[in-house]
Amino acid sequence: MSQWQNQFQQQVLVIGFFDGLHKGHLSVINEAKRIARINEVQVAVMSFFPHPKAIVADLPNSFQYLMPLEDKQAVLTELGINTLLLVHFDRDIASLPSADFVQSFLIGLNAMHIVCGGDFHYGARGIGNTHSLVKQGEGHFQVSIVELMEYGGEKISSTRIRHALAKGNITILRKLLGKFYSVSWCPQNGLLPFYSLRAPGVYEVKLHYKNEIISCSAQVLNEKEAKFTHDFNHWSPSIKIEWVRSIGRF
Ligand SMILES: Cc1cc2nc3c(=O)[nH]c(=O)nc-3n(C[C@H](O)[C@H](O)[C@H](O)COP(=O)(O)O)c2cc1C
Ligand SMILES: Nc1ncnc2c1ncn2[C@@H]1O[C@H](COP(=O)(O)OP(=O)(O)OP(=O)(O)O)[C@@H](O)[C@H]1O
Repeated sequence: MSQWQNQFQQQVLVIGFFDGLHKGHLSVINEAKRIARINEVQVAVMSFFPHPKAIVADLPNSFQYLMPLEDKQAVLTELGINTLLLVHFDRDIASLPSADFVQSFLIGLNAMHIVCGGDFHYGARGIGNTHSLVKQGEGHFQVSIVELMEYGGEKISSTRIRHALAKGNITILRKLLGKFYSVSWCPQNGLLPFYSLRAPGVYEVKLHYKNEIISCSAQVLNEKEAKFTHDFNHWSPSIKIEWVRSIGRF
């Protein structure tokens, strides 16, 4: 921390796990970019790993992630984010009082403006909220709170996307993510770590490999086995699969 604390120019900071980088996350990031442009400073994203809920619930190995860190990093880069500050989330961090987190992680890292959604929480027992953030940052940084983006009268969230995936509800995923959900799949071993798989069933998919995009169907049996109507076994070590729509269950 002390190394980083001396290193940063003033910056706009967004904080959160950002699993899947759904439409709600993008509205927070876009607002941060807008503020950064006006102030001629850079945007940094502060994220955590593993997921705070996995540590607090003591389920480090069974948490269902939507994307691995490498994908998150790649999407953030595409979005023009200059810095990803990745905090290793463990029990010590989980028990850090909210005011201490603000002091060392936000003020200490020279944040001039924090952008978050209305439901943002931080600090021990997740007690810190947008009101305390404004108070604890007084004289140091400003806070902008972005209106929560909804779809169908319900907040868009990573949790909702995980639930939709578990039910095989494909159509709604595109509305929440703004794009098809995609995973990396290895012909020999199945789903790569830190992705989630759709419920067993038959799906229309798009396979991406090098510059080719092949539409076919996939019969998903479990995380290790799926039968595709296109033979891509010679494509290794892994390919990207976009899930387009559900064709049926079995
Ligand atoms: C310093 C710190 C301590 C935290 N401690 C807890 C905790 O004890 N219990 C909990 O459920 N979440 C805890 N969290 C997680 C937050 O409640 C929240 O999930 C996380 O900051 C990500 O924000 P987001 O859910 O809005 O993305 C902590 C977060 C931070 C930054
Ligand atoms: N629908 C939304 N509209 C606007 N901001 C959002 C939305 N969802 C999350 N955010 C904001 O994005 C940041 C990161 O949130 P976070 O990673 O907790 O997303 P989440 O989808 O709520 O996750 P989870 O469902 O796992 O709790 C926070 O500032 C949060 O308030």
